[in-house]
Amino acid sequence: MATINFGGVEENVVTREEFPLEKAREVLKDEVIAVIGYGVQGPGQSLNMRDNGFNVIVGQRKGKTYDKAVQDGWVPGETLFEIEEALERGTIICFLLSDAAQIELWPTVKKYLKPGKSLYFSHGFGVTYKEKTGIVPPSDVDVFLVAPKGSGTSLRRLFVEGKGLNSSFAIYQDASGNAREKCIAMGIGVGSGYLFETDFYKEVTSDLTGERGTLMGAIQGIFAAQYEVLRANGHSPSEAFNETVEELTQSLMPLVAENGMDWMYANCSTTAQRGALDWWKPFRDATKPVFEKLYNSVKSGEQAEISITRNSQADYREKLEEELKELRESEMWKAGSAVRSLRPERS
Ligand SMILES: NC(=O)C1=CN([C@@H]2O[C@H](COP(=O)(O)OP(=O)(O)OC[C@H]3O[C@@H](n4cnc5c(N)ncnc54)[C@H](O)[C@@H]3O)[C@@H](O)[C@H]2O)C=CC1
Ligand SMILES: CC(=O)[C@](C)(O)C(=O)O
Ligand SMILES: [Mg+2]
Ligand SMILES: [Mg+2]
Repeated sequence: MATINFGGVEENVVTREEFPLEKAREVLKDEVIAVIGYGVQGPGQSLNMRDNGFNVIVGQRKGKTYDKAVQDGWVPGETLFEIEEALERGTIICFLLSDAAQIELWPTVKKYLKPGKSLYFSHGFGVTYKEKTGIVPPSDVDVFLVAPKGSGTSLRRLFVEGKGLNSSFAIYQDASGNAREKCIAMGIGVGSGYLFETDFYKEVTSDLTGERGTLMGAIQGIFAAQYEVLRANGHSPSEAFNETVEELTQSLMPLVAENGMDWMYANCSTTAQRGALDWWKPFRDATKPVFEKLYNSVKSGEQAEISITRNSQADYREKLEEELKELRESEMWKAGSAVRSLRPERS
């Protein structure tokens, strides 16, 4: 493993150089990898593994997603099965249902976890919150996770472009003595770039914080706040949207991604730099209490509880869709849709 210094702290990272694809194929050559669930991570991971030359099958209940799997080239009766049949055939069971749905399917999955098989997750959720989920794996199977740090959609897109997404990995239970090798091999197989080691608890608490915070929740909150202030002061929707979102995603964030915040700042005017350097700290100070509240709510299990309760209701998809529609139909995102349509490459 490579030891890399992250801002003064040394951490171990697995690289593709030390664990090349050929090695991953060798480690998993006798395994049948059964991807259970074909939502967002399922397609990304299974297609990448298939293209990487692994022995992969998909288990999905009949319906729209099953049809999507057929469209993606999975063949019923050969590489695509009903969930129980895939569980029976698989030796590495990739439990890629939504975290809430895993609770309902767990008793079925457990039945097929014969000694020597492996149980694979992409989130530390199920076993960390075992009091709430009931997910307690038998002691004679390997249990590990590879959590791509991004949407399954980007995992696939980047793979197709010849790039990779970083993932974290963790071993929860090593019954065979080979859990670590298998886990890393899976990480390489699903198309990860670098693999960062963590444990199930740290993965789930950081992930739940991140998606509720700067990755998804906080970013929408801060966009909405600025947009509302601009609108209240007489700016047009397009001006408010451009100055809140479009410039960030189209121009500035790609620069941050490439070379960091200071470099993005350095490529803006000195007027902008002066202002941004003066204002970032007040924003940090104003939001930090909210992040602390969020982290505590994750740590106490409250966020897991909410996620389980809400996403287990019969109409959870419709409810989520209703709220997404509300966002989509807010003035800000309607303005966004119009602004996007005016991008030179789209018009
Ligand atoms: N969405 C993403 O990009 C990411 C997800 N993860 C993790 O990956 C895992 C899978 O998440 P997603 O792909 O988002 O899941 P998802 O919400 O897209 O659901 C996956 C599949 O579960 C099936 N399903 C739902 N309820 C079911 C039930 N009761 N019985 C049988 N099948 C059912 C759906 O048909 C769907 O095909 C989760 O642990 C999640 O936290 C990790 C990183 C990113
Ligand atoms: C995409 C990802 O990593 C998230 C935001 O944590 C998730 O989809 O759960
Ligand atoms: Mg995540
Ligand atoms: Mg997540």
